Amino acid sequence: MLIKIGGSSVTVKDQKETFNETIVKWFTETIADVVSPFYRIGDTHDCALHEKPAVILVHGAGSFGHHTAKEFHMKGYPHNNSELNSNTMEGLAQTRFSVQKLNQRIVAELLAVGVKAVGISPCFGGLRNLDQFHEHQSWLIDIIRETLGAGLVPVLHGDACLYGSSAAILSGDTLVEMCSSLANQIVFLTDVDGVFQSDPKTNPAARCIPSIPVDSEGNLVSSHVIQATESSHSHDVTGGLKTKLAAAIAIAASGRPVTIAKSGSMSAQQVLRGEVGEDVRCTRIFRQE
Ligand SMILES: Nc1ncnc2c1ncn2[C@@H]1O[C@H](COP(=O)(O)OP(=O)(O)OP(=O)(O)O)[C@@H](O)[C@H]1O
Ligand SMILES: C=C(C)CCOP(=O)(O)O
Repeated sequence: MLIKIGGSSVTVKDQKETFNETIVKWFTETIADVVSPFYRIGDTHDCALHEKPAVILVHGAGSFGHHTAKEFHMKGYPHNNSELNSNTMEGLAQTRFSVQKLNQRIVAELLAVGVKAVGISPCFGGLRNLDQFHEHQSWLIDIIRETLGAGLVPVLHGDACLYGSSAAILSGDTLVEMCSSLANQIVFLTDVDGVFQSDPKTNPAARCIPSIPVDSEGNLVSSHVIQATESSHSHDVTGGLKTKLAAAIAIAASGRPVTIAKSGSMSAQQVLRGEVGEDVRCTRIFRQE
């Protein structure tokens, strides 16, 4: 199972470098509960792997990363910083430093609840330059596969990356798309219940859409009209729900179902436990055969 928890959940997005203790506690305890014992401290290696899943974790940056990226005018992939100047590489370094603080903190909380988590920064790790995206994608996938094989839970994050001779921000949402071939279930956790007809924060009348069928080309099969806008958070540089939905549709079109649910909710817990009741409030995006 590949799970991305958004920066809107694990941080207070409008307060620079502010951690959301409550949601991180909920998340780490839920992961400890759902993950295979193979990945838990003190459990033996002969536990049946198939009873509970292996998990790959990705987190967004929220107020660790986006604020700094914005200060340095860094753009989200696939746009790069065309106006490369002496500040751009400082922006890359400072943004990376900020998001790694969050990664360290999440890894620490996972270890504290007994999950053998290891932080992996995708850029300069497996992925060195965004313009060689496809070449490095398989390298990144190999690193994740080896980590899982060793009984460790990889914890990746959206990152600041070289992009040709310049730099750009790789969203955790795009990263999920890059790694999705490793998983048969993909879950995005964010700060709203799922995909709504339009942004529920600006349109309280908007309804949550329970299922979004797509075809193998990524076209919506139903007649839903979805206004997925850029993030409602003013500091976001990677496109908010628009980026997430594009990634989710591309993954679903390849035959892997995607669920979007709200961090901290009972529904999200049910999704992560693999429960599929009528009462589960979320959006499921899947390929209609
Ligand atoms: N049609 C829509 N349905 C649901 N949310 C929407 C929609 N349009 C815009 N949004 C906004 O998208 C936000 C979620 O996107 P955002 O990028 O902030 O999520 P995240 O992945 O949790 O955070 P991050 O990008 O920092 O990792 C919601 O808070 C909501 O306000
Ligand atoms: C701003 C940085 C470093 C990463 C952005 O990732 P996202 O929050 O998943 O979009």
